[in-house]
Formats: sequence, C-alpha cells, structure tokens
Amino acid sequence: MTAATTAASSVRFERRPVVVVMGVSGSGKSTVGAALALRLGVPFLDADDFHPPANVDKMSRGLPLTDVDRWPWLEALGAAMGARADDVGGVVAGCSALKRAYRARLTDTVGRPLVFLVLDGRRETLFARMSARQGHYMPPSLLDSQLADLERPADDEPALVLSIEQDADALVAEALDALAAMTPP
Ligand SMILES: Nc1ncnc2c1ncn2[C@@H]1O[C@H](COP(=O)(O)OP(=O)(O)OP(=O)(O)O)[C@@H](O)[C@H]1O
Ligand SMILES: O=C(O)[C@H](O)[C@@H](O)[C@H](O)[C@H](O)CO
Repeated sequence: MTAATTAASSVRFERRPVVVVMGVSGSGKSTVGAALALRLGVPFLDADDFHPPANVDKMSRGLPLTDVDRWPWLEALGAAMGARADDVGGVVAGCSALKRAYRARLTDTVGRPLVFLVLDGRRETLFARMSARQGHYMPPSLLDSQLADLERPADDEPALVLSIEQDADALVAEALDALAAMTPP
C-alpha cells in the first residue's frame, strides 16, 4: 500500500506528473521509473546517465560519492527535468536523491512542483537484487554507505512511499493510482 506524506496530499500538477523515483542503489529506480514514464507518456531520465566519468570511476572502485561529487550531478539532472517538463508537461527521473538537501536542490533546479516516489525495502532484498544484476558499475559493497546516507522524506516533503517487496508491475500500478489523484483528467 502507498503511504503519502502530508505534503504530497496537496500536490496538484498543471498538466502531467513531474516525478523523481528515488531510493538507494538496487531499489528499482531505473526499472520502475522507465515503466512508469512509458505508462504516463512522458520522458524518462536516468540519473545514472548524468554522472561525470569521475563519479562513475569512483563508484566502480567501491568508493561512495560525497556531497561535493553529487551537487553538479543533481543540478544537471534538475535542469534536464525542467526542460522536459517545459516541453511536454511532465517527466519521470530515476535518482537516488538520498538526502533532504539533495531533494531540495533538485526541486529548486527543476523550478516547479514535483513528487518523490520512494522505493523502500529490506537490506536483504536490495543486496540480493544488486548482486544478481549483471554489467552495472555499482558494486553491492556500496549498499551500506547508501543506506547510511539515506534520509527518508519527512512529512513536509511531497513523497509517496512504495514497498519494493512486490513486483515492478504492481509498483507501477500503485504509483499510477496515486499520481492520478494529482493530475487533471
Ligand atoms: N520490484 C522488483 N522486483 C524484482 N526485481 C526487481 C524489482 N525492481 C527492480 N528489480 C531488479 O533489481 C535490479 C536493480 O534494479 P534497478 O537497476 O532498476 O535499480 P536502481 O535503483 O536503478 O539501481 P542503481 O541506482 O544502482 O542504478 C535489476 O536487476 C532489476 O531488474
Ligand atoms: O547518490 C549516489 O550515491 C549515486 O547516485 C548512486 O546512487 C548511483 O547513481 C546509483 O544509484 C548507482 O547506479
């Protein structure tokens, strides 16, 4: 079942949803975000594609990113989200957005109301999914640093929380239901 924060209950989009699918590595941001964007008929932006090579190199070597590494990356993603939202009225991005300050920076850069869809679940589930995944630069050894950095959205942040202990289709269906209430008919 979807849990919505108080702030999320008052979000209304002018045209189509502007969404950040967030969570730690392995939570399903790319999988769920891409499927959700397809169903909404809006572009999908994967934050993985916005990292400078130095960030990817660092993560590949098993080193967690710092705030300094993440600010320019968040700003680049936020700017691209704002441009897509201006063009087509909505956009879905998949981005870890682990800390409150990162979400605030993204929101400021996008320059319009957005909703954070939080993919949350057990460490065991996350570790198993990261370990089973092929050909991704992010090693499972970085999961604990991701969980240590994670600040779950507070009640005054516009967020919907979804459990990853269900399949991706069910997650997308829940997200569509919740977003429908925020979108004009
Ligand atoms: N709800 C789900 N049920 C089962 N498997 C899933 C689910 N969501 C994602 N997966 C699988 O788990 C793995 C991690 O998913 P995905 O790559 O989408 O996560 P991510 O949050 O984008 O990770 P990263 O931040 O590291 O890029 C993938 O192999 C994906 O197929
Ligand atoms: O904030 C971060 O530490 C990074 O963005 C990571 O979360 C990766 O981008 C991604 O999750 C792995 O693919």
